Amino acid sequence: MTTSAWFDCSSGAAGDMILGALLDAGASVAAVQQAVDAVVPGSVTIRTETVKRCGLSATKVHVDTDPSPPHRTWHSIRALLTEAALPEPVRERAQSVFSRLAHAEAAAHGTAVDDVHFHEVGALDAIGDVVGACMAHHELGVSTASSTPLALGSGRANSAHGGIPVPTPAVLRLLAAHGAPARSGEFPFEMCTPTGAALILSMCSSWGGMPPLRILGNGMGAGTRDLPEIPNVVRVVLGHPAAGEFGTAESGADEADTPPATDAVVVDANIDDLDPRIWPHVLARLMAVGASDAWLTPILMKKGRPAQTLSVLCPPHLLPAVRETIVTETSTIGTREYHVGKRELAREFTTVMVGTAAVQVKIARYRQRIVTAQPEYRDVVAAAEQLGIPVKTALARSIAAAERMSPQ
Ligand SMILES: O=C([S-])c1cc(C(=O)S)c[n+]([C@@H]2O[C@H](COP(=O)(O)O)[C@@H](O)[C@H]2O)c1
Ligand code: NI
Repeated sequence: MTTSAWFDCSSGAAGDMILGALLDAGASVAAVQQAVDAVVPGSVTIRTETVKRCGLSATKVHVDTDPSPPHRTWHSIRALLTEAALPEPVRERAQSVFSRLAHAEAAAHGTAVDDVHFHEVGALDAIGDVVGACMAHHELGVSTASSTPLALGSGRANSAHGGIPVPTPAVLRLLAAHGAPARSGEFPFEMCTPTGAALILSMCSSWGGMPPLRILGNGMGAGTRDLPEIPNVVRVVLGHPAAGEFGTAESGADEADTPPATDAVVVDANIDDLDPRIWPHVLARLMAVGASDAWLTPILMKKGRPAQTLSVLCPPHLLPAVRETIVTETSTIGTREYHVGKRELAREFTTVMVGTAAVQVKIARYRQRIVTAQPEYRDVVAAAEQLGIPVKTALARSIAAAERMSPQ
């Protein structure tokens, strides 16, 4: 059954607070440490401490790092994540968080995305927070999430460049890319960091108060300060969606079983003069900059010319990078762009064994029924190699094992 999370970010959000909330809700430090070690072996230690915030018990995360880590660009962090032995959904979410941060920082400072240096806004500390939170979210089996509007704070924050205004430019860029709701909040300091905003945006597809849930658990992740007025925590509540049971406005079966549509953009271009051998490279580049999908449709253009329509689906914050890739890598001199609502079934991941090889399977449900179970192709190929069997046999065995594990 689908597990949903609701984040209470009314006291703001930071990477360590989100990780603390997910650990407090039941994710294991050992799994988080293993995921972080897969990306930067031996460089980061995750510790937790039980503290009080406004008299309430909460989990404070400490990310102990190598004292003089190398400065890392988005380009180098993307490579580390690509190579790391991580569950696929953890890799994808961590890449999406760093991609959002890189685009926001690049836009705020007018620099190239690939060259954004993760120093304060990254390095080992952020790898610990981001990879750790993505792993904890995965381990808890969360498939849909929502959040209160983010409280941002006001005043000034210190950065490597001196005092910067709060809400900080990177946080505003991150929120603007999604049209996400936010408010200033009660306090004259930075309540929401770029990493906190990027993590919440990557996990949450809707905003507001707690939705109808059959409650399974909750967690409180402590911020550094203990404020006398309100608990300085991110709270997470876990539960099974229960809209249908409570007969609320959201109780239509479709609404209860599919997360709300998220804003996405489709970019199209009709192209009749690109050497066809270049197309696979163009599609690969578009996926590498973070497009959700990129495809070609054969068409007959004006003057009877055979051509291709290139179509790219991407989140709004990636539009500048997608546009740049299309105009530099293809021969088009223009694009058509339109906003669409992107709706996806909630996904769960499970691991099945094919002989001695582990294969991860993506499962989607509609109205509680499994409607698709797809083994990760990369794991299937690795299993075939490991067991010395054809890929088609490994694929058939993976699907059969998934169906045995998750009967309808
Ligand atoms: O150092 C830079 S460039 C920097 C830029 C910005 C912008 O908003 S632009 C913000 N910050 C501050 O760095 C710390 C760390 O943030 P994390 O997300 O890594 O926790 C935070 O105070 C930011 O406001 C730095
Ligand atoms: Ni910055």
